Amino acid sequence: MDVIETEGLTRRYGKRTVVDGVDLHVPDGTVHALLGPNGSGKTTTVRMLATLLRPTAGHARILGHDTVSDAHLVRSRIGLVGQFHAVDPRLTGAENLMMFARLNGFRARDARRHALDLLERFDLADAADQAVREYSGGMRRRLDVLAGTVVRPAVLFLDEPSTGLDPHSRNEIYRHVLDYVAQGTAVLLTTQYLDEAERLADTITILDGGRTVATGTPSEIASAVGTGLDVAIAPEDRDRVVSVLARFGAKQVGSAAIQDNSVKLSFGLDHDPALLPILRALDAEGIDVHDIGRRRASLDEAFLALTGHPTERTPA
Ligand SMILES: Nc1ncnc2c1ncn2[C@@H]1O[C@H](COP(=O)(O)OP(=O)(O)OP(=O)(O)O)[C@@H](O)[C@H]1O
Repeated sequence: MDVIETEGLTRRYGKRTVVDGVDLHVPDGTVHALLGPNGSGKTTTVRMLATLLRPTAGHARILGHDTVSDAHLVRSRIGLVGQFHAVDPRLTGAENLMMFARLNGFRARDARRHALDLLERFDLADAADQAVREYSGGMRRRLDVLAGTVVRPAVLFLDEPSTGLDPHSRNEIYRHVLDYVAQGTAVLLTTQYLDEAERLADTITILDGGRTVATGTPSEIASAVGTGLDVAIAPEDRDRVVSVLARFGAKQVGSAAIQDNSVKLSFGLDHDPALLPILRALDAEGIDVHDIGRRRASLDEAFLALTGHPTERTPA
């Protein structure tokens, strides 16, 4: 069963359409990533799915319930971790989580035990009785994720869960998310980081300017887009090779030094290139090609071809 379903989901602000006819189908117990550059409509989509914003057109259903007419039913089954902190900086970590536990129906004593358990699991036990304003950014974000998931929700929305985080905090969040998924939670997360989408998500929707430009598993998206081309040349020929390949619609997506004073330039194309005309054009420029080969496009190359923007990588 699809636990998240949208048809033509659309949001306009005045004359501007910021989410434009998005169709999503996320099956039970899977992770779906909305991947896109800043301003592509990811947060607006999540806010509509989480009942915080009404669609201008189209529909969204969560666990079969309409997000507008059955908003209260949807709210009782979802967890939401937004981009901004939901926790109170004046309270301690334990007090914050106890408050969220009480709001979710825990009795006072059980709430404290549950809060301490969660803090322990997230490597925050030592900071349980410290005011949150003294937490580092990574600790606060981890606490935020715990606050949004005090009770395991059937469907969890995570809006850029790891933007700006150190690798330790990021890994703790991934572990927690995957733990809930193993117990049956479906997750929709937004991210600007392709490696995060690849690592966590079963399926991905790439948004650009509010529109879906691709959807599927990472390998389906990559193979739908076309081909990559690697060309090994002498380093001093680099600029000329890039300009010759541009005539064939190839965009440079990477470069790596290889042995024998060669550099390997990687290109992405939205079609399968014929090698012979490319070799002839390079030869006509007097460029000595050490090696040339086609390979399947990577998800990075697909993203670049589809959106015109390079992808972000999670900071190491
Ligand atoms: N309340 C609003 N009024 C007018 N425009 C808005 C409003 N909220 C969002 N927008 C615009 O809608 C577009 C999409 O915004 P949204 O926050 O959904 O993008 P995003 O992909 O989540 O980006 P980010 O990664 O920066 O959060 C942006 O251009 C934004 O300026």
